[in-house]
Amino acid sequence: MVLAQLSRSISRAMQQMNNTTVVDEKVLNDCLNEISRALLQADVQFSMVRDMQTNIKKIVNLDDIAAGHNKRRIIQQAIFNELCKMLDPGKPLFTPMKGKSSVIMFVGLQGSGKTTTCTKYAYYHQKKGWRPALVCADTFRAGAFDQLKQNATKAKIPFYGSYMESDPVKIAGEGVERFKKEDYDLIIVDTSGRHKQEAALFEEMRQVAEITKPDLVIFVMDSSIGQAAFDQAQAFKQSVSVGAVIITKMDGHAKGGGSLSAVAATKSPVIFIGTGEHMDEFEVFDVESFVRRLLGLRDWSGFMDKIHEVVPADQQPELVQKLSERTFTFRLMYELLQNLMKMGPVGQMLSAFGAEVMPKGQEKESQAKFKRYMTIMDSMTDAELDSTNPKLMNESRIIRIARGSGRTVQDVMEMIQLYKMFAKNLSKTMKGLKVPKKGGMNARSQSMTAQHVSKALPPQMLKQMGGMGGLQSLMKQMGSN
Ligand SMILES: Nc1nc2c(ncn2[C@@H]2O[C@H](COP(=O)(O)OP(=O)(O)OP(=O)(O)O)[C@@H](O)[C@H]2O)c(=O)[nH]1
Repeated sequence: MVLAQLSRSISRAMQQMNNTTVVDEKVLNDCLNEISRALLQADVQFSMVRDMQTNIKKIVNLDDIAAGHNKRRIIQQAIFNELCKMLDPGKPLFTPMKGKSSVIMFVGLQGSGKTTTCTKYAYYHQKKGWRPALVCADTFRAGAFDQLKQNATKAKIPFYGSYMESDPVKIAGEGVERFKKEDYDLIIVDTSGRHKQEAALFEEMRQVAEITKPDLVIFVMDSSIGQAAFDQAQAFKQSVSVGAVIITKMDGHAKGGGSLSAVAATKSPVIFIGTGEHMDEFEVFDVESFVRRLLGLRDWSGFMDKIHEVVPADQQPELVQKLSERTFTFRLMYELLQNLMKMGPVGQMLSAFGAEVMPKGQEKESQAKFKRYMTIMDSMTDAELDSTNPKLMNESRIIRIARGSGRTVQDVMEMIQLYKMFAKNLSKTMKGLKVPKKGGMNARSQSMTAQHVSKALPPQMLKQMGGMGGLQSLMKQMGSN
């Protein structure tokens, strides 16, 4: 996808700056010009790019940076902050609460992926223990109700709509009222797609908002819309109070920069991205992690989330224990790779590595690489597999393992590098997790630890462990070991 190109261009610009011996005004300007060019090519609005340049130059005053300070780091941080600012309008987002009915209304252009995204949003929350329900107020497109009905049925999510009634305002009002009575906590209203010139449809959208009184209006935008994104998003913002954005089709060939413009136009944050047609091809959008990837800085948070998703239920308590001990061994990495291999194509999961490391479309190569690493680990001794000290892997061990596995020393080094990155990221993820090795925990620290662990676990894993109660009793057992 072209977003990967944007990332490549930006990280190349940063790399060029890093390769210079002296960072002066010219080097800074070259770097900023290169980044600006990349952003413009990715459809980010000119005024936003210009503002970003101006702000960075204001912040990074090379003459004022005292000797001894790392100018490159200061520039990188300024670029990072500005890109984050572009994507994060800083406005607090409405957050629905479990157990209390919230109405979420979806609006967007025709074909932007609204109906699909409504179900994805409902399904995502259902997996996290919410009670979502769907209302189809799209009477404009024939087949919209059928589509929503089909998706909702597949995901076992209650829905409301009508083949007979042609007034979307009436359907929306009735649907919301019914699901409120039935205590659903996320009532999701799908509306007809429209174009900014369609005044009648905009009026209809306003009326649907009036009757359903949404707590949050989500603007759904196709990432391929490009420069037009700003105007379209603004037109919606002027008619209903858009509070969040979801960008769809990030898996395609979209330039993606339009998403930055939509954020600017609606002054609302991107909360999710759609990465495919299937129900679970939907990711929480994290600004810092997105920008980190754009800058070519490796991001691991998404990868860890995916790992949590693929560990089989029977191994989960053990994994929690291992994680809570904050030990990450080669053996544990072997188990994780084994689980990932069972999943089949790992491309989606690997996107969290960033396009540079595991490019899309090269899933086969990535899988082959994992297999190679596992063959290498097959030649390691038990002591090596159970060690948490990468320094143990000295030259002679590396040569022995390479020979034993029929792989090159370079392959073994790569595998060790992957291990180190895993271990580092895990220790970050698990920071603050205080499980005493010996003796018990008091009730308060048990519950706090369980809360911390539950955040790191995917919902279905938590469910299989018996929810928070099950997790707490597991933590109790661990504490008393
Ligand atoms: N590749 C990909 N396709 C998507 C994504 N989200 C939606 N689609 C596809 O986009 C097409 C349009 O999606 P819909 O959900 O029908 O769009 P809509 O906005 O409800 O359309 P209207 O009702 O006409 O406004 C469908 O073929 C979806 O499968 C995504 O994240 N990635």
